[in-house]
Amino acid sequence: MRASLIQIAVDEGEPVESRRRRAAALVREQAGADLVVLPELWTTGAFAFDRFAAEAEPLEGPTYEAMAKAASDAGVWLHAGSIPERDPEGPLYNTSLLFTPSGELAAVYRKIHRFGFDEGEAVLMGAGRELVTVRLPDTTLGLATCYDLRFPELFRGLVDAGAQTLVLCAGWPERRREHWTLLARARAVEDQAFVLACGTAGTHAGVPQAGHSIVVDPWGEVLAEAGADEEVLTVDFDPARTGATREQFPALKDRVLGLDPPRR
Ligand SMILES: O=C(O)CCC(=O)C(=O)O
Repeated sequence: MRASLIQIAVDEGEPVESRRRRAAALVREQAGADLVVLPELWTTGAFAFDRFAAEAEPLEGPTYEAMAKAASDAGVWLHAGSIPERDPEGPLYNTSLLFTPSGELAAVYRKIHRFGFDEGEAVLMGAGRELVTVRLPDTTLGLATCYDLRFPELFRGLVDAGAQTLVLCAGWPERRREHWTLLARARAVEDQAFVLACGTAGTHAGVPQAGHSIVVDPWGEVLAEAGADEEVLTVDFDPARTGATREQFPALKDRVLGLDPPRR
């Protein structure tokens, strides 16, 4: 499989509509890839809290339209990153969209772990509750977003639901770049799965972004890693390696669940 991670720069100076056009053009340039991935909240920026409400879109809003078309023009599976979604009957959500190569919506994932410790996203957006996996011709994807990366139980839930390739969209800050790389590799090793993690470049809301989108194999080896600036990271990988790794080193079979709590 060929995957292209579009590590787009999110800078305040660029209007959302211009970035949306650029993202669509970058997706079209990836014709020939099997899967293309965009980052988290790339229209507004993950830390532009004051813009979430103003830039929020209904699920089938302008980003949906542009990305559905770009996916079908390029003929690729497209994880279109996430948008600030305005649910007519509820709060805002940090919602990822995944399209088929003919531009149909294949999956919607609402971020489960909201970042901010009672501020920012944690209070401005609602929390998703549902694990999402998507069957592609050669692998099953498990979807996650940014801060989710710190919660291994979510990824175990995805593995239990059949995920073989874990796809994470993010707007991870430069200040915690070491955590990003370490946790992406940890999730790959413990879940014996490919991890495709796509972040943003640039600086918005005064928060320099880490970039360094990364693809890790089920043995924890880094197959490809981007730099800090806008870049398309393209990698070829054999999705069958997930099954082979799980068979040759069957640690997932040794899980012990439902342990007794300490007596005192
Ligand atoms: O966990 C972190 O360090 C970053 C998380 C984050 O920036 C987010 O979820 O938007």
